[in-house]
Amino acid sequence: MMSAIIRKIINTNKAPAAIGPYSQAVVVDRTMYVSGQLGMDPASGQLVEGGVGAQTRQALVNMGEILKEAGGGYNNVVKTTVLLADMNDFVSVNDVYKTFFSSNFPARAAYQVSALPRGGLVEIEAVAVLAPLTEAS
Ligand SMILES: CC(=[NH2+])C(=O)[O-]
Repeated sequence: MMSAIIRKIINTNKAPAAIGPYSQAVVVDRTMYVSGQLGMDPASGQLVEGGVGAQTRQALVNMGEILKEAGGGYNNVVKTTVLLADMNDFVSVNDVYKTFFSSNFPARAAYQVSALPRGGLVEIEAVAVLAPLTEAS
């Protein structure tokens, strides 16, 4: 009989509620899968004003709140996926992204997609490891 692995559903009102049948994040053992975050204000559920830069910031702030709810932070993130409505926003998104991830950058993939929910300009998902991470020498 295999031993069970703990799965924990993460939910915080400091990040936007799910707008579909998904969880804000799921933790399996010490690996955390954070759902794609849009630049939505948690209180209103509406996209923030200010374009792709403001939406990127809000998406990453939302991600931070979800990480915090699970006892983690941006430094626990090991992989992100960036979904863009327009690849011409790549530089603008990077300019904001690097204010949240400034070193030991997570692995990342970036895609242009035909559309994002609620007409969003950017959506960012993440995988994190909820353990102290030390850098290989
Ligand atoms: C918005 C989002 N993360 C989803 O899965 O629909």
